[in-house]
Amino acid sequence: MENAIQQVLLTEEQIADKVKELGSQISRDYAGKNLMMVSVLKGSVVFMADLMRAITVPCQIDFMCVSSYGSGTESSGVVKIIKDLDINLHGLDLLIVEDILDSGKTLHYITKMLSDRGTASIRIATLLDKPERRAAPLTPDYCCFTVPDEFVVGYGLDYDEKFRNLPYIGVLKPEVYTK
Ligand SMILES: O=P(O)(O)OC[C@H]1O[C@H](OP(=O)(O)OP(=O)(O)O)[C@H](O)[C@@H]1O
Ligand code: HPA
Ligand SMILES: [Mg+2]
Repeated sequence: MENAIQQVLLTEEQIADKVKELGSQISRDYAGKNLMMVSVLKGSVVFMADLMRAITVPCQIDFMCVSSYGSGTESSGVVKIIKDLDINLHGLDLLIVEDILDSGKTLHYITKMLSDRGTASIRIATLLDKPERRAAPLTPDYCCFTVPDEFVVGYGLDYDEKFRNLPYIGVLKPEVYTK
C-alpha cells in the first residue's frame, strides 16, 4: 500500500492539530444552536469520527452515502444516493462533513437536495479543498487544508475503494491509475 504513495502531503500530526482547531472554532460558532453533523460516506468517515470528538457543544449526527467517482479519478458527474439521511431536518443547523471538495459536483447536489427539508441553516466543513478543479460554484465554510490538483488518498479517501485506512494524506503515484 505504502509503495503506491508518491509523497506524504499531510502527516497524522498535522491533520490531528488542524482538526482539533476546527473543532474549537465550530464549537464557538454553534453555541446555542441545533447542530446536526451530516457525514457524507464513505470518504468522510475518519474525519467525522475525529471532528465530532473535537466539538464540545451538543450535537446530533447522521450519515448519508453517495458516490460519483466509482473506480476512476474524475467525477462521473452522476451523484448516486446510496443511503439517504434517517432524521427529520426541520429547524436543525446542518453541518455537512466532507473529506474533499474537488469538482464540487457532489456537494452542489447534496446541499440543493437538503435545503428543501426545512433546515435552519446549512454549512460545509471539508478536510480538503482542491479549488483548481472546481466545476460547480461552491466554497466551504470550514476547511482544514487546500491541496494541489493531484489525486490524494488516505484518512478515508480512496482510489477504487483502496487506501482509506492510511493514517495520513498522500499523493497517489499516477502509474497506479494510468495503467
Ligand atoms: O467535489 P467532487 O468532485 O464531487 O468530489 C468529492 C466527492 O468525491 C468523493 O466521493 P466518492 O464519489 O469517491 O465516494 P466515496 O466517498 O465513497 O469515496 C469524496 O468523498 C467526495 O464526496
Ligand atoms: O483527490 C481525490 N482523492 C480521492 N477521492 C477524491 N474524490 C474527489 N477527489 C478525490
Ligand atoms: Mg471515492
